[in-house]
Amino acid sequence: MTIVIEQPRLEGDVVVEKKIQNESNKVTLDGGFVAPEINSFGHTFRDYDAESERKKTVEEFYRMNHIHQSVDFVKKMREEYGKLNRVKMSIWECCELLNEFVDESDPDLDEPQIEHLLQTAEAIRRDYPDQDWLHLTGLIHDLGKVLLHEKFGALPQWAVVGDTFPVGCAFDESNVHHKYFKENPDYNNPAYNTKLGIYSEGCGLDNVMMSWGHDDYMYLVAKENKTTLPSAALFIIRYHSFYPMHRSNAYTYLMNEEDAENLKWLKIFNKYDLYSKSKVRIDVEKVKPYYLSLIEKYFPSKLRW
Ligand SMILES: O[C@H]1[C@H](O)[C@@H](O)[C@H](O)[C@@H](O)[C@H]1O
Ligand SMILES: [Fe+2]
Ligand SMILES: [Fe+2]
Repeated sequence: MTIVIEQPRLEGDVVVEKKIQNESNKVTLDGGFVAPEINSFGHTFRDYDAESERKKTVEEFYRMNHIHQSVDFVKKMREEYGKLNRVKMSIWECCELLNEFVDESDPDLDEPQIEHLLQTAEAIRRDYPDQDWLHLTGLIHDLGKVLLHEKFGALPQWAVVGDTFPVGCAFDESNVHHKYFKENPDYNNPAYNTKLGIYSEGCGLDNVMMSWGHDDYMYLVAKENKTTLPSAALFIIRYHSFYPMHRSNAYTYLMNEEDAENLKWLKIFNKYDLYSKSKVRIDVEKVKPYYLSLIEKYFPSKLRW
């Protein structure tokens, strides 16, 4: 089988599109990363309809998520968690806290989250050895899942993980399990259920309220603790779960030019985030010193969470 995928190639600061063809059964990514065609459960990635052991849990997750993520809910969570007054800890300490959590929204992975962080970061590191900021972005992109921890009020999974989407405007059909939005209080609200809703054309994602979860929270933590990571890293952290936008090209009318620029990096990142999910474990102790050095370079030693 021949698989053709579009993959931006990095040349200095310029990103240009490049097509990769492969005669084997594998999808080869630009930097040499070989993306498996099937996940650990024998299905294609992000197949929400496949009869797998994960299917029921994942569907129930999205039912709850779509019912509860509303404008009012997001406003409340932004205000509450924006205070960053719960915990003081380092980035690495947070990675360790994620050891106990399995993401119920994910059809492709049932390993503890720390595995996923390291798998993502190490896959990027192999293909983009010089972009250390992107390695660190891989390591920290899902740290917002710490909201599941009791120190953070043990939020339910529907308020932490899963794909994200804008609230305050119509829910696009490309959202996974779209049908469950019918029970969302905003679904029949005329202020929120038109294409633009409370937004204006090209207003920029920065002005859009996304459903609340680990993306927006970690973005806040990184920004407020004055990370020196580039803006592309913050964009990746904030929108990596916005699959309707970066996979299905939905909601583009909300984006501005800067978003379009940053999106190129997010698309590169997404390949590693998604296709590195596997049962192959990384030796934490072996890679820890490298990541500690990156954390020191881009973050203060203790952060407010
Ligand atoms: O199930 C996954 C998981 O929760 C990821 O962390 C998130 O980024 C994805 O968008 C989501 O679909
Ligand atoms: Fe995520
Ligand atoms: Fe992830």
